[in-house]
Amino acid sequence: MTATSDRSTDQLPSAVRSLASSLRLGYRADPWLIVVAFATSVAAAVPDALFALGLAAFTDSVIGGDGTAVLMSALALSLLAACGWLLNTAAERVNRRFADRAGIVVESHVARLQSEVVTIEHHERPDFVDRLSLLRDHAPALSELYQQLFAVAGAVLRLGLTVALLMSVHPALGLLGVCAVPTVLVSTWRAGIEKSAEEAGAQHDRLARHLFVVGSTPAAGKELRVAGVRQRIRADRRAAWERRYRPMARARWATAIWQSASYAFFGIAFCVAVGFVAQRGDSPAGQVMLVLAAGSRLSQYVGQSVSQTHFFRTIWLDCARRLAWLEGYARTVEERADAPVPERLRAGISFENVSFTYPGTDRPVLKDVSFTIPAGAVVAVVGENGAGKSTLVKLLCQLYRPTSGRITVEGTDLSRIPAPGWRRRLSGAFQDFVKFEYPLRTSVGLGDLARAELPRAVDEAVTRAGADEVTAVLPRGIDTQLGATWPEGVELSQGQWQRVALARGFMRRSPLLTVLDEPTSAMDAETEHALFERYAEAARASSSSTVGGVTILVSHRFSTVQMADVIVVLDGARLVEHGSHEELVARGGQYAELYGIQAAGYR
Ligand SMILES: Nc1ncnc2c1ncn2[C@@H]1O[C@H](COP(=O)(O)OP(=O)(O)OP(=O)(O)O)[C@@H](O)[C@H]1O
Repeated sequence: MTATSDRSTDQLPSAVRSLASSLRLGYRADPWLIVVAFATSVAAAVPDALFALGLAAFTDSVIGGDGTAVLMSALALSLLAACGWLLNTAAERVNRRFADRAGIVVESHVARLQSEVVTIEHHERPDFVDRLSLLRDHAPALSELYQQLFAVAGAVLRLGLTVALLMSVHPALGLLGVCAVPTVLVSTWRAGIEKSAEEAGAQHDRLARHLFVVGSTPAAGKELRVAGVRQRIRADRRAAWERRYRPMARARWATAIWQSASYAFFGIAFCVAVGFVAQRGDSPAGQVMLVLAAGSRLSQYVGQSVSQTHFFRTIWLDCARRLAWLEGYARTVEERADAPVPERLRAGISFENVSFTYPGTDRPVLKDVSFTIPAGAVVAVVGENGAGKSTLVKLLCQLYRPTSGRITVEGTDLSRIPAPGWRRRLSGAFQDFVKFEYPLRTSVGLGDLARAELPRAVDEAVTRAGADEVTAVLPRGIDTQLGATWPEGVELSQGQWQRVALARGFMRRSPLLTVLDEPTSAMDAETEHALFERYAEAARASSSSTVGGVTILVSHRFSTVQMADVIVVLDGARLVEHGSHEELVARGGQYAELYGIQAAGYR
């Protein structure tokens, strides 16, 4: 993996590169349909633009009194109208069909990119989260990008044809097209300004949405009512919403003046053009009609091109650029790992002067941490809130890489071991676990997809996590649907959910590393102690004879911690001491002091 905070990944890619990449994706979704969608969208613009020519011919033939010519030009006009309607309808249908087809491909592509990035920086770093939130919001409709892009191409072609028709009357009339340029330029400039205002307010938008979820979901309902903060949350949400929309509204109003001025300029130029052709003595009436029809449509086409371009730029082009950024970002954090995942541990895992600072921040969370976890050992990590315990676990799971120093597994730098392969040999449970609302058996089986369908494997994991106490009281036992909002679904208590998560973490057989990052915080101390005692015994018994897997346990309860072979004490980002419970108590340092306080509390 390369360093994920590389500044080159922070810029959005160019519009052309991004559109090329989106078009490639659309082409892969359905090569035939994307071509037909493009062709019909562009072709639909032609009859529309040529209508002014038909009108000119019709006018000349009526004034000339030529009956056949009148009939022919009337026929041509109806043919153009019919073709225009037919092509527009076909374009709309084909585009819709293509959008259906491409929608699922594009949405899965976005989801896959986000989930396959081997690190989790893009889920945690505020600027990356802001960047991705727009993409995620529009992901279900992202396939509209193609329809909008083709609509822009059609509008531009219509505009070009109309300018060409005007120039066929007199080359100077081409200037009318030039007079339309400021409207396009101003619109593009406006789109950019609005986008910047939107981006600058993305954090407020996220806060407003977060507060909406907090204020409207059952989970938070209890606490909000008891604390009496419902109104405050509503007010904060409103304030966040205003902080987001006010700068955007200001930007819209400030730039609208320039947009109106550019349209007024074009209107004057149009009147001058009509007057110029009409006052020429030699102009046939048809030519005046052509300028009137094409010129008046020119302003409409300019308007359409401008609004299509504006709409396309503010939403869809922006999404395309974010998508291309995500693709590039996923590539930069791709594996450059060349070492195999060890079959078993003998030398163990070592931290060698590991320091870590979260990307986008400047305060080190771990400083110069060095210690060794012998093969087969159970290691407990203790320290106050924010000491860096979970961060240490994240580094071991390759969710982040050390900023300096290295972690070695059997002497090999962990960054050289491919993350997916390494993670297949990990198991464990976290304090912020997922509540998968499936039947309990499935929710546990997700811990090892290869063995999820083996009833014995799931039953064993359930027993090891003590979740059999949960299944015993459920109406359909292990097959009970979890989650109260589903038919026959049952809501579990927090502690029961934790046991399910723990069982999921125990699904893997012979892991090299098991991480237990406060997965039992919702259980009482005695239950946690009994559970880990049983777990540690089983882990030691199997690890010495098989793979030498190690266990990392994070807990604030010293009654649990003391059973570990090695205890690592973190304080202020530094490792202050490590050793067995007996060694640390005998040393009389920080661990001994904290242990003494908790033990006295229990007594
Ligand atoms: N994604 C992140 N971005 C920036 N800083 C973070 C991030 N996650 C954690 N931190 C910071 O890193 C420090 C260590 O966090 P960590 O979660 O590792 O602590 P911990 O010891 O596990 O705490 P606790 O006992 O409360 O779970 C904290 O100061 C926290 O604010």
